[in-house]
Amino acid sequence: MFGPSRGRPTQQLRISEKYASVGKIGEGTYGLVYKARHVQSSPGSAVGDPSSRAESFVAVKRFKSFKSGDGISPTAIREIKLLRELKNRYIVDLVDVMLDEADKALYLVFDYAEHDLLEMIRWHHNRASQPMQMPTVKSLLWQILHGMNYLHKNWIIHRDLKPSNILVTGQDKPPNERGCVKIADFGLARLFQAPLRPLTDVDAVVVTIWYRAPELLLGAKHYTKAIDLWAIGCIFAELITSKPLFQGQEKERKGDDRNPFQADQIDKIFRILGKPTLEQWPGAADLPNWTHAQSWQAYPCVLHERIRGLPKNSAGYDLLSKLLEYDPNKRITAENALRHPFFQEEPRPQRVAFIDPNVDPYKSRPVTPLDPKKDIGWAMSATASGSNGQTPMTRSIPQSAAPSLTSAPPPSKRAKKVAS
Ligand SMILES: Nc1ncnc2c1ncn2[C@@H]1O[C@H](COP(=O)(O)OP(=O)(O)OP(=O)(O)O)[C@@H](O)[C@H]1O
Repeated sequence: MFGPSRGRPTQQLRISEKYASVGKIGEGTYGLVYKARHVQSSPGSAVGDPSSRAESFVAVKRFKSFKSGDGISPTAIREIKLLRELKNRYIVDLVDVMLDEADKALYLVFDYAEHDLLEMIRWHHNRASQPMQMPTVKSLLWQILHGMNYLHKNWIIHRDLKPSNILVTGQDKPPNERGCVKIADFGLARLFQAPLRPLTDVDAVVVTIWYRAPELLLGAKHYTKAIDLWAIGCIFAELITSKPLFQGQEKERKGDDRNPFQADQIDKIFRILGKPTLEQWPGAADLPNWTHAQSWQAYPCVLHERIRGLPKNSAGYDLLSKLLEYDPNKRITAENALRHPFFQEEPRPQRVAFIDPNVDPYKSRPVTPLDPKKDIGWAMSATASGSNGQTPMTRSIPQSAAPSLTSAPPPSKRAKKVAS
């Protein structure tokens, strides 16, 4: 199922001995993200083939501190190890996993990608006369579908696909690896629901609902692969028009109601795709929020008016309609989408999405200097200008540690156990 394990006994290196922070690149639901470079490579480190990465950048995600009593569950650690086994050209490579006992944080280290679709779409949005060209749109979509097909074949549902989670490599890579999609953040939503609670609970960070499938909005309890295909449909449309297709206003979560009915989002979808009928989507009647939706007006489908770059009788429009199919049982799968005639006709999709790999118009990812109030732990102790190696208890989680994690130690010992 997974690619061959690159695991080998790990020489226990401190994170500051391996990576030096260049600065901060973002903040997501689960924590802060830093750009860093490898500071050393030594035989036996957990990175795999360190020599080949000597000059490459990485993105280090620092996850919210875990409470000393809770630790990180053995299940979460096992799942992270599985994520490390996933290898595909179109998904971001998780190169290292480290626990820092000093600042009680978990660090996931990923291959660095210079761009993401959010920034690329914004670039075109600000230049109305320069929409993204169709060969680039098609190549990006084809690569996203390839990455998603690989994840789905490995029984991983992304659950949170959106433009900022679709990374694209830039000029720091060799020409045949530029403009290459790297799907990020897969597997994390499920992994960190417990015991690490997302920061949304604490900091009220808004989680976008624009890419959420209608069955989830109407109250379906189970995630299926089809929800990722819906999100891909929304992203396909956004690549063409440079603006989100369904921009609903999110209703705030209050108290125990963590999943309120997002009426405005459903309304935005119905107004563009038309209100679904039970002939079209028989299962809708069983969804808890369908009763609310019934009172809505029967809008007609106006999708073709919104996506003027795709004529109604084109293969591209047909594929978009199949991705935005209401009934999740009828929605096209990633595998079938890759076989769609849209990808057989000229221009053919490419493994490198930039039309000329030497021309990358998009800005480099902004890197902000560290802030001593927010950037605690490894990032402050190890900067690219000079690592002082002051994080004494950081350890890689070796691939080979899996068997020792299958029986859960007492809660107070868990953090130590997984790190040793
Ligand atoms: N491997 C990477 N290389 C370069 N930048 C990255 C990498 N991974 C994440 N980023 C960037 O870091 C920023 C924060 O990412 P993160 O995934 O934590 O949050 P998000 O996707 O913006 O939101 P959320 O976590 O709420 O879904 C984003 O701009 C993202 O594009």
